[in-house]
Amino acid sequence: MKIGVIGEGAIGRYVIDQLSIDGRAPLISLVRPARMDRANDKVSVRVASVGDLPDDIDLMVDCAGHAALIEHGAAILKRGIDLVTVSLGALADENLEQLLTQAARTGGAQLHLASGAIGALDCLQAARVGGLSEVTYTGRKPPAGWRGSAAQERVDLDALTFATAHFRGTARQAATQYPKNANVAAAVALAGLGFDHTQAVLIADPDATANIHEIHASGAFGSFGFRIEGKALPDNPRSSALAAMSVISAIHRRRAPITT
Ligand SMILES: NC(=O)C1=CN([C@@H]2O[C@H](COP(=O)(O)OP(=O)(O)OC[C@H]3O[C@@H](n4cnc5c(N)ncnc54)[C@H](OP(=O)(O)O)[C@@H]3O)[C@@H](O)[C@H]2O)C=CC1
Ligand SMILES: O=C([O-])CC(=O)C(=O)O
Repeated sequence: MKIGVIGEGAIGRYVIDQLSIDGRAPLISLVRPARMDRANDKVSVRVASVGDLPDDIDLMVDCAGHAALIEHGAAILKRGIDLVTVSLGALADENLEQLLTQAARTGGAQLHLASGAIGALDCLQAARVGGLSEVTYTGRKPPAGWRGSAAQERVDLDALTFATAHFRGTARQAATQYPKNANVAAAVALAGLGFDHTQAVLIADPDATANIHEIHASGAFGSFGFRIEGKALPDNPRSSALAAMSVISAIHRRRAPITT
């Protein structure tokens, strides 16, 4: 299987390392032009545009964030290459969602949304069939996990002494305003009640020692609560290790004769 990876940050490096342990080389890395000379002996080919990807590539995985999905997603799908992405929050832009849908149809390819740093999405998807009445997502991280986000303009992250909500609103607003931190809100929205009817709360908590994600949902099925305390990746306190693991899991499931 010939796989291309976009992003050599915290998630991308985990994915590249894991794929190379699995022996799934050759690995192609799609980078910005300025990064063409970056060193990584686990990458066999580095390209700067979708047009330069080889014809026999089987799958692309986006581990680079919203900008990369916006820049490369449609071109990859139009070329007929399936794409796994962690940048779910980018789909809060309805124009992008339509563009990617059209590109996937044109190319006969599929955009696969990795489950990322959260779980229980299967439960929400099933519950949606019978009708959901309420879905709330709460994301709680230590202050360091919110650096570089809109939280910085809303609270003094360095001076917090107790858990403080810096955002309350819809999943669409969260995903748009926090592109590096609220992809999980988008995942919950896409699995359940949609971007405008899913409520999101984002909290900076000086006592938190993990990235904590919670879902509370109710509907015709009954109700459920889900909570995960995810360890951050060593290179980026914003991103949970499970998000990187979910990309590998998505790749494994594509090849499995029996799959969930
Ligand atoms: N679904 C989920 O649960 C989660 C999703 N995410 C998403 O994943 C993204 C990546 O996370 P993480 O690895 O921790 O972030 P990092 O900041 O560590 O790495 C981002 C990488 O993406 C590259 N990149 C950014 N834009 C482009 C582009 N247009 N073309 C090619 N490469 C690009 C960067 O390259 P360069 O060095 O050139 O800047 C860098 O290598 C986050 O921004 C977030 O949106 C994160 C966590 C959980
Ligand atoms: O990795 C996490 O814990 C969640 C995250 O950043 C996101 O939802 O974008």
